[in-house]
Amino acid sequence: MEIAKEAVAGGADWIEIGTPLIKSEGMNAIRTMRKAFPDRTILADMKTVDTGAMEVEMAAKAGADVAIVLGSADDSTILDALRSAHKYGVRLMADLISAPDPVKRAVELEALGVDYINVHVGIDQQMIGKDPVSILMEISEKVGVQLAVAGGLDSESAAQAVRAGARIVIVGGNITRSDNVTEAAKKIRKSVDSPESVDIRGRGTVDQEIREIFKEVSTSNISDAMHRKGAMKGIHPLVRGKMVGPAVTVQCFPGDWAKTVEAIDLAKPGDVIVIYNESKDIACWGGLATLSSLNKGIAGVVIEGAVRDIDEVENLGLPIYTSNTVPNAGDPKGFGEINAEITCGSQAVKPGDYIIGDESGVVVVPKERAYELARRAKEVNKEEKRLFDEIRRGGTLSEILKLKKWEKI
Ligand SMILES: O=C([C@H](O)CO)[C@H](O)[C@H](O)COP(=O)(O)O
Repeated sequence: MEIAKEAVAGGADWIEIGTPLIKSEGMNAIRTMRKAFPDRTILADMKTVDTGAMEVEMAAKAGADVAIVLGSADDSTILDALRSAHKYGVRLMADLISAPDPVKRAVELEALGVDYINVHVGIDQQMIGKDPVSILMEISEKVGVQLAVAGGLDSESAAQAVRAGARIVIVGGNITRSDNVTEAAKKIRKSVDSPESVDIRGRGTVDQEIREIFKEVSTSNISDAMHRKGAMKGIHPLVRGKMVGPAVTVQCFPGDWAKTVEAIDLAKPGDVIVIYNESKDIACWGGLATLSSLNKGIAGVVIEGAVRDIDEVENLGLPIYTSNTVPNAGDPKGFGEINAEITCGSQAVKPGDYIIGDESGVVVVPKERAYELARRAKEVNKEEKRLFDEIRRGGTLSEILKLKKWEKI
């Protein structure tokens, strides 16, 4: 309710009751919003896939102005939902989320007579890099029905969507998870009203985007996004500093520091060297290796094993995370492997996996899911910012999360 009030203050015309809220609170979510916002259009995201008439009737009777049916539902469901919408005086929006051929389906849905078509890329799909604007561009050339758009929109993509023909811009997380909802809504409103004045920045490479996001979020956010996996055990910050980069892995043996130092020459600027050395009592890393790493632009080092020359490495400032410190080192004997799959801090690490370190410790993100997990960590981060804001206003965490209600029974 509070978020809705603040979004309306920022210029939102419609209020969408999202599917998760409907699943949590049922039609009462619609009733409550209707009562609180008599002059706003209430959109019920029912995502109806069957019994179209019954679900539209439920939403209409609870006070919705527009009900959403899945575009991929059978034509019989869409048609009966439409009959019900006409009977109860509400409008029907068909949502193209997960439609196998959204352009073809949009043409069919228009012919069936829906009031709006929503070009929608779902939250999980956004996490793997899909966006709705390119599909919208194609669809707006083929249909005349009013188009809505949804799926991770921010002020830039909202402007692009309006330029591409969207008449209704549905924004979720970038308003509801903002720490200043009214300002976030105002920014979107401005882009929607004057889309031509918005500068559209090009996206960088996927690797740049991943690094940028991992620099912004914390290892705790990442671990949450990984459903509590990924955290190294027994590895702590020695020289503090945020560290992000793909792994160069080193397997070496007690009393032998040859491979750890050779790895510095193989690593590229921005890489993180991740070392497993069985011995916690003989150092495989020290001041000279640290200075060499700085010369090569390496982002940081993780060592399950021991580091020495602590005064020097602290002064040099390269982020180092380790399990132990000792004064003694071994010799360069040359056993071990560089860029083989290793285990470090009880986590499997492959060359190229993303390694992120901060004050809380180190997490390993498998390279094949790096983009998705970066995006999911960003969502966790947004959610936490929102919770911080709510706690600052005077609530407690358990009150805000309704912890008791959601405990497992
Ligand atoms: O419909 C939505 C989603 O499927 C969950 O119900 C969202 O409301 C819609 O995607 C807009 O939210 P964002 O993608 O966070 O902008």
